[in-house]
Amino acid sequence: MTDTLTLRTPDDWHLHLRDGAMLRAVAPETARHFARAIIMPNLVPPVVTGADAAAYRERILSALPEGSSFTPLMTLYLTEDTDPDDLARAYADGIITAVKLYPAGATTNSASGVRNFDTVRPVLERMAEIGCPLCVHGEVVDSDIDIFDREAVFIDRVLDPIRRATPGLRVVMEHITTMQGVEYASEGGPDLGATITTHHLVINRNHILAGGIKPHYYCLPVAKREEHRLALRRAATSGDPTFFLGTDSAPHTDANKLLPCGCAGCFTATNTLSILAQVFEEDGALDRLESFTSINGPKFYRLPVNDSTVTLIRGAPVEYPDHIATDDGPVTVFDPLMPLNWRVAD
Ligand SMILES: NC(=O)N[C@@H](CC(=O)O)C(=O)O
Ligand SMILES: [Zn+2]
Ligand SMILES: [Zn+2]
Repeated sequence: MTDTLTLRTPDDWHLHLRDGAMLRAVAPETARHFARAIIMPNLVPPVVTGADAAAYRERILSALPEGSSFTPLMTLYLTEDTDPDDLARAYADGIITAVKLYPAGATTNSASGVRNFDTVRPVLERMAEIGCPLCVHGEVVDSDIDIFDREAVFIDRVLDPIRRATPGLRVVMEHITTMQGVEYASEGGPDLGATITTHHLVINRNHILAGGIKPHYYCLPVAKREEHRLALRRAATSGDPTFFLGTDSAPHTDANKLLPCGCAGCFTATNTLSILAQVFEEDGALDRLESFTSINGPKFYRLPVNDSTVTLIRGAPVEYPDHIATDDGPVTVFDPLMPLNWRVAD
């Protein structure tokens, strides 16, 4: 049995770092194991201009531990008022790496998202021209659509029409949670990618709802039936370059999770690599872990893979803290409900 595994240093293609005290607490958790991450722009207020992204980038860099070489890859939050020239300038200057589309009301801090997809058509056309990827939170929010069907309906009603209307637009389906998502992404050709989170490889909807409600397993898109989790596992472990890691590590304080109307999000930055190694080992796919964490993402984003490496070592189960402390209160670390035998070497 393999006891050590050396990978090119992973990148996280979907990450929430927040701001202020939360940013200072969570940035080191990702910077410890990852070289780069696509930073989500859903702050309050959101990151909507090139200047906002440049300023947020500086705040992230200041929150990193001394000597860290972690690179935040910034995104803009697409609104119905996004200025295509500002976007194109920020992309050309290397300030942003992608643009994020949130349907209004779909998830945490998405009130300024897009309501009418026709209004953003000129922006999407410009993005197709310059090659700037669009990261998509793929859920419809119509109240007549069941929350477990939001992703599949989004693909049919919104995503596929946008892609047909905007040839050449490079799209990442963020945090896919369904077999429909897997199928659509895998048939989409080289301009379509999909991120998969750590937690959606581990939990299904029973983990949230059976035996009492478990707010720490509640995130959006909400985890689906077991058959969907298994489809995600097959996709992630397949080596197919369409699929890459985006943890969607989304910290909220326990006070904000444990409410009658609690926030959506799982915080996985701390133990993601150990969990993924366990998952890939269970599926006999350790040799494809590096494709998922370190190769397929840069390939899609047309960035070089990292030269540095991390080593995972198999041994006695690793202990991770239950919580990390922030000046706003504790944040619960995702509990994968299984022993983790792979630790990341110092
Ligand atoms: N994933 C989540 O459940 N929450 C994210 C938002 C998102 O990625 O949709 C957050 O910002 O908290
Ligand atoms: Zn999202
Ligand atoms: Zn997210």
